[in-house]
Amino acid sequence: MATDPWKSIDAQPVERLDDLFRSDPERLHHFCWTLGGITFDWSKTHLSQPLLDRFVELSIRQKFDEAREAFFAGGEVNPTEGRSADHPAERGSGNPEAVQLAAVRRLRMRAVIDAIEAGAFGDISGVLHIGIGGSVLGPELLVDALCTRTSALKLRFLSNIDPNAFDRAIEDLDPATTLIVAASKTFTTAETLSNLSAALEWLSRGGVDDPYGRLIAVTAAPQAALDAGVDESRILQFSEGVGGRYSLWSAVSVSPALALGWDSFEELLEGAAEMDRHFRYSAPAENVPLIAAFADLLYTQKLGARTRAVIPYDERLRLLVPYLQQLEMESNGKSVTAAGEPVGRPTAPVVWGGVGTDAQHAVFQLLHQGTALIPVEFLAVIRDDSALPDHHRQLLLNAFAQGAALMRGQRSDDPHRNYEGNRPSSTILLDRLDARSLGALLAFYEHRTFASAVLLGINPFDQFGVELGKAIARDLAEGDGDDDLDPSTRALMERAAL
Ligand SMILES: O=P(O)(O)OC[C@H]1O[C@](O)(CO)[C@@H](O)[C@@H]1O
Repeated sequence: MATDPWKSIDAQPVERLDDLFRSDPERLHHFCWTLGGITFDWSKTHLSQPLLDRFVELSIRQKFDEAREAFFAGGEVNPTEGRSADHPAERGSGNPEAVQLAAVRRLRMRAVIDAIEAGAFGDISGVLHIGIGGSVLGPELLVDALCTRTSALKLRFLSNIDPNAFDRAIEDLDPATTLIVAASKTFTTAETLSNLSAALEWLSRGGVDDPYGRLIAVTAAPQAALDAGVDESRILQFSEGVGGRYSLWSAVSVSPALALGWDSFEELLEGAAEMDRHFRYSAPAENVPLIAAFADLLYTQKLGARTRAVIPYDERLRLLVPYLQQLEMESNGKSVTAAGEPVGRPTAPVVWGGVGTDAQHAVFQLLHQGTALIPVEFLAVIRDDSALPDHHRQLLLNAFAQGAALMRGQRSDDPHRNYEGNRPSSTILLDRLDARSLGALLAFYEHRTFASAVLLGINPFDQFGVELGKAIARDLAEGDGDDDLDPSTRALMERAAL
């Protein structure tokens, strides 16, 4: 019988980072890659050539090649929901039928954008994009990362049911000239529907005679949008096979496409398609998303890491962390395999982070001297067109210094001043931040998440864990379910007079 590949990974010694560099003068060449203007430096992780070989064996055992091919070919890679995962088709990769359908729908999205720009929705000075989870995190990231301060259109995002969120989102919008975009894959999400109806009332109160005429709905469930009163001509549809957290490539990004311009949106898709080709056709030992997944599993499975820190040294990428939290934790935060068996090992780590240099002055103490092993991912952008080039230089120097310090450490006889070093980090260095590079970067993260799921044998495309809390909230809102309520929750309800 073939040996269990996890056992051979467990049996493989892990060398110190400085020893890895010493024993392999070509380490940088072996563990650092540049793809489409992005450098992925994994040399400061504990991956070694023998470990890489063991992980490649694991990928063979887990039938990674077949799973990847099924994914791109439109196979049923989401068995618990009986679906394919069609997000690559949104950027022209994979299953030809899905690619064609996505292209037709993209034409319609473009036509609606052209109509808005031609004034068919009246004068528009702002867009209120309503959605939650995958229906807002990606679009908001795109706008925050790519929109220059001079963009003519005011874009505001509203997700939370908190009334304070509503007030803040409309604060500087004019109801008479605001377009509402309601994005919801299911068009049943309570927060989105409540916020939508509040927004339509706000338009009415602001003197708009036909608020529904100022609404675009984006959904995979057009009938639900029709039932909610949206006119068919104002519905942009995307495929059921596109999961919410993978949907920013679809019409869910109609608001960013409006703000950034169509050419930028297409560049975003092209950047992602380039990463798709790399992921689909590269051999395991050169496949960057797959190797990143190997390193992730090295830390979670063998070395006991429970979290991973993501620290962009670029304010424009500050929303990457919440975006990745949904992508990675909703996808791979599972306890059973795709076949429903206990997975028997840790799955997704907690992803957390913040921007550099701010985070250095707040949480990095623990990264340098705390007791937890936390792999850190640094992101930075080389090109900067700001008016403060020296600030940018300082920013990059700080990013690089932190990675160096984590790895090198510093011996001191004073235990309080001793840095053990040997702490891992990866660095993603973008030549420039634009729609194309951001598309490639986000596709890299998607594929890395998928690769981890395949290696662990889990289904990354369902999310049943989010349902129970929603159901209890619904029951409580309807006055049902009180009998099943635990004493603590009952007391909280009473205290809040609910
Ligand atoms: O787009 P919808 O259907 O409104 O769902 C929003 C989000 O809610 C979730 O279903 C989680 O509750 C996410 O998976 C999804 O991105």
